[in-house]
Amino acid sequence: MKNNTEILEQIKHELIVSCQALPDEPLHSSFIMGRMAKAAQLGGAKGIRANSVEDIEEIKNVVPLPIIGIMKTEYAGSDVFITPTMKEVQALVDVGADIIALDATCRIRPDKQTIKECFPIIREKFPNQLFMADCSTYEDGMLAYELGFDLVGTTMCGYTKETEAIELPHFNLIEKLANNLPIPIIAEGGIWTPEDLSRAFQCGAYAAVVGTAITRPKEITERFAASLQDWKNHDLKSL
Ligand SMILES: CC(=O)N[C@H](C=O)[C@@H](O)[C@H](O)[C@H](O)COP(=O)(O)O
Repeated sequence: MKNNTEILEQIKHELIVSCQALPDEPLHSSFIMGRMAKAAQLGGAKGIRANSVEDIEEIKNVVPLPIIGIMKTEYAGSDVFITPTMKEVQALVDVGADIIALDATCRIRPDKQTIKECFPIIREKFPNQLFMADCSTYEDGMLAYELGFDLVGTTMCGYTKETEAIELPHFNLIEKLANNLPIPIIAEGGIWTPEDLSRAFQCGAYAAVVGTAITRPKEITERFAASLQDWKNHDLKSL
């Protein structure tokens, strides 16, 4: 068993690849997520972010890298879906996620609590577990630090009503968090290119998570198809 300092050291200044496919996505399969994680490891990733107990169990069998575990669960009446309640936290502790990430926006959770109310209870129950706050704003990050989270990520920026118009990656947010918080800042969300990744680290990121650009072939294909469509609409017409 690695201790928390070793886990944080392993991901320092490194690439973490998110291997996720929800039931409505074409690659939904724990087996496939395990193979994705293997490919990511062989390609140089030093950590994996994964969703669900089944996927994490499979990935742990295939790669020895630290895992940021989440459980995406939708509950009626709340927009919070990344590890929203104690039930999901407990399941991720039980499966042995090295770091557990949870939505740390100020939105009301399914159990009607806010992050300010629920995190102290979670922290008290699991004092030695690493927790990452999936934040949408600088204020979310500040609060997460004050509440005792171990890492702050920019995961939810662009995915709340307040931030939906923001262009990703939000480098200014990464930089502001890195300049002002004494805990690791994880750049996550909308990192599409190796250049984006370098810039995230220049902004002070401790580590960065890349998902869609590496592990969602449907979205990757769509980018190529859109570029082809542009060519058809503009250049081809003028030939
Ligand atoms: C908002 C939300 O649900 N984000 C999820 C969080 O785990 C994943 O769907 C993203 O793929 C992940 O954050 C990585 O980001 P990107 O795929 O943009 O590289």
